[in-house]
Amino acid sequence: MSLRTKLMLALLFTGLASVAMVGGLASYGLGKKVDIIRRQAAAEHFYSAVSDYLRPYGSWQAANQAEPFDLYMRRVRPAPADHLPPPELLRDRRGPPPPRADGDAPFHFILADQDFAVLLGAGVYRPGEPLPQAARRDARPVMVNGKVAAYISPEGVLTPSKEEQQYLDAMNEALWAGVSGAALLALALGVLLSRGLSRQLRHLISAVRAIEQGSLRQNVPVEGHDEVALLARAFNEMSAQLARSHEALQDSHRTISTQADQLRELSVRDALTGLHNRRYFDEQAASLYRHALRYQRPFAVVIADIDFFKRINDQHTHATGDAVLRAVGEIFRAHMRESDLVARYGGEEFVMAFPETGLAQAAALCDKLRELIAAHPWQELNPRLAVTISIGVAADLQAGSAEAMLQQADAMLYRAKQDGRNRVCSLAA
Ligand SMILES: Nc1nc2c(ncn2[C@@H]2O[C@H](COP(=O)(O)OP(=O)(O)OP(=O)(O)O)[C@@H](O)[C@H]2O)c(=O)[nH]1
Repeated sequence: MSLRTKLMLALLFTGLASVAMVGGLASYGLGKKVDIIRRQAAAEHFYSAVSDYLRPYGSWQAANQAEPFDLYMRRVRPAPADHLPPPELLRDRRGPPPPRADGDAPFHFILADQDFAVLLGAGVYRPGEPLPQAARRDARPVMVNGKVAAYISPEGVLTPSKEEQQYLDAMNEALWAGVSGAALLALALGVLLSRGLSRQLRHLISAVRAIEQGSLRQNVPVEGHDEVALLARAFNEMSAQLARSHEALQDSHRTISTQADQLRELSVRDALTGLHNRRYFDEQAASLYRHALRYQRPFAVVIADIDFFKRINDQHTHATGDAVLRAVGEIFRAHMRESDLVARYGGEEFVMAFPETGLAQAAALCDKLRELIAAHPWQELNPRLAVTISIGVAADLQAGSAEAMLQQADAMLYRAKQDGRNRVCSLAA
């Protein structure tokens, strides 16, 4: 059962119960009040009638002999039929009193003489029998010439008159109309309140789902100042805080990621020439070798070494040596394919790996590089500077590994140095 239905039912039941209680109490109290007023009026009526009846004679016996009480009443004090006890009760001509029936007994009075002997038993007591102590307590004395001539004791309940009953019925109808109206009002209020409440809760639920799916910045409408509004406001603040924290986290994650990339790049780069370093070359060359071996594709590795580099350093300063290293690296980089690999291997040594390149093709490319370096305008760096390189090339996949191929290329480099430098030597497969 939804919260809305529960709230509506609670309001409906509370409204109905309270209105029914108020209606019931009002109806009961009204009936009771009417009964008391009528009882007092009837008692007053009967008291004055008995007083008037006894006054000329002084006693019940004398008065009754002159004119029976019921005839007297009908003659001098006509009363609405339902206010007077039936004549047979007044006369007491019936036999023993009927058993007391609970419920709708008529309202009437018992009349007793000055000694509490019953004169009119009203169908409850027989004439002459002593009035019980309980009835004596409520008995009202009828005074004639300063003496108690009789006692009147109320008995039974008053049945409302037709008009009074209609009045009571109208009051009850009005009360029940009030109950029905209050029930409808409770229902309408329940619908209104629960609609507002469930609308706000629905907003919160869909915002929580959106956050769950990654949209952290949510803003639900805040209506009023109740607890749900407080909850909505706190939710909005929490959502904004969450979004801010997430953005800050993403920023720092981006910074860390960029710095990690930079560190990774730095760790595989040579600081002087900007080319990749030996560690990177070894990893990549091994991978290129495995690929070439598996698919039986041509693959060549190269070692290049600047000739008499020690002399360059010595004769033209270490800084000139550094500039030469940078320039040679730049020439290599500029004349490589994207797929080729070039790295500074250490000192004045450079290594290269050429995928999809056979020995002759690699040797030709190396010779071109050698020529480019020899022809480079080194005089711009230093008027007497001249730079050449020696290169060893290997392209035998049977060597067993990229490292082994590099050793073969190193052997070829050694031969190039031995043969007079500024040349390319290659190992035929
Ligand atoms: N300027 C400079 N010199 C370096 C660097 N790394 C190594 N060297 C120098 O390079 C020189 C290499 O000399 P050698 O190994 O004797 O070889 P070479 O003088 O080139 O002679 P060959 O290789 O036989 O032609 C050494 O003097 C090193 O100090 C560097 O980063 N910058």
